[in-house]
Amino acid sequence: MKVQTIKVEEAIGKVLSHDLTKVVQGGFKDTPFRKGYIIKEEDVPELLKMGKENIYILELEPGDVHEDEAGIRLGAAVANQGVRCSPPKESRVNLYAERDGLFKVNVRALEAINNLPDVILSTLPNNTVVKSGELLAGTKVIPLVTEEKVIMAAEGICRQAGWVIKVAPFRKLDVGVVITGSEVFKQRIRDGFSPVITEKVEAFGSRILKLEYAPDDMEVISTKIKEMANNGANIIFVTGGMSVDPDDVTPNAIKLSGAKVEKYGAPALPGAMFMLAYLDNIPVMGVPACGMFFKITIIDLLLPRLLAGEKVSRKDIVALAHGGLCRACTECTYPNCTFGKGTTYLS
Ligand SMILES: Nc1nc2c(c(=O)[nH]1)N[C@H]1C(S)=C(S)[C@@H](COP(=O)(O)OP(=O)(O)OC[C@H]3O[C@@H](n4cnc5c(N)ncnc54)[C@H](O)[C@@H]3O)O[C@H]1N2
Ligand code: MOO
Repeated sequence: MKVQTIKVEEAIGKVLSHDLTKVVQGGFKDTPFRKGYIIKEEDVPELLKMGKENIYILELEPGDVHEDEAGIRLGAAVANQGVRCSPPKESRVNLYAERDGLFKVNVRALEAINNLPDVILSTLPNNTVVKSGELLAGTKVIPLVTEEKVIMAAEGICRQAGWVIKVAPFRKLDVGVVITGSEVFKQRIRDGFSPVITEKVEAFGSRILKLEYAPDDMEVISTKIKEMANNGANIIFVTGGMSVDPDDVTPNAIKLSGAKVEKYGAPALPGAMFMLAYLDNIPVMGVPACGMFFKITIIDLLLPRLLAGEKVSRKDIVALAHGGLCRACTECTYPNCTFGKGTTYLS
């Protein structure tokens, strides 16, 4: 990269190497002509009016990339399905959601990109539920001119990773619910769980296919789980009976249904006594009573991922630990808080 002095009329399409200021009464005034600005035809009269007959411009050499072009290339490389890029502003390209869905970041690729010289990519946390039009990420280069090999390295990381950021759409699924607890089954107390599950499921455009009640009886609960699966449920919730009392039979009922347990016990509070199992490919979630007593729980961390089509694994549940502690604020600001915002599985 070289700096040259040229006549304003010859500067169209060239890159300013210094900020240009305007002399006004009382001092200098900022102008839009900042270092890095690419001069357009319509700028020439204004520059001449400012008394700038000659200006300093940057001469890009082979292998140099101007910051705006670098921003555009980075944005294009990291944006995958459901993501669109803004034009660059001082090299920064913003990435926006093109649809409602679950924001996914490939954290290893994100780190590899940020480990390159001159490049930054900053994102929302992985697994954030986003609306169409929401800002997801910003990327830019730090210097005014970057070596092309750095941009190519970033593009290489993206190609190799397959995707870096994307918005996975929510599928419209049929959800089966088995509410357990003899006290609820016998209608001694009013069911407080089904409104909570229904509201959380419907918020994503899915629906409750069937909702059934069961006493604290392992055989009955497991039969109902199997029936839900046979009736076409894509996801099954089983609520209550998840802890240590003799009548807490839900974990064993889930096992008895033939479902394979991915994990019992989750490092999320609220949500410790949660179980995730799969009956064939149907996720079966054993949800402890905290899922009803607290506004935001492990359900809010895992349901969006299941609805986005993820096969949530034991490792995904282990990874909830970091950031899995709800701060129980007097006024809940979820999702704008730390709950569920930890890292992904590293080891
Ligand atoms: N000794 C221990 N006690 C508890 C532990 C523990 O580790 N050791 N864990 C606690 C945690 S954490 C949670 S969370 C709860 C989990 O409770 P369960 O899922 O076993 O819930 P239940 O015992 O079935 O019910 C608790 C409570 O909530 C009422 N309930 C249940 N379902 C409904 C419903 N659909 N509608 C209305 N009310 C419902 C139920 O009647 C009980 O009063 O365990 C802690 N305890
Ligand atoms: O399963 Mo409980 O969540 O720790 O409240």
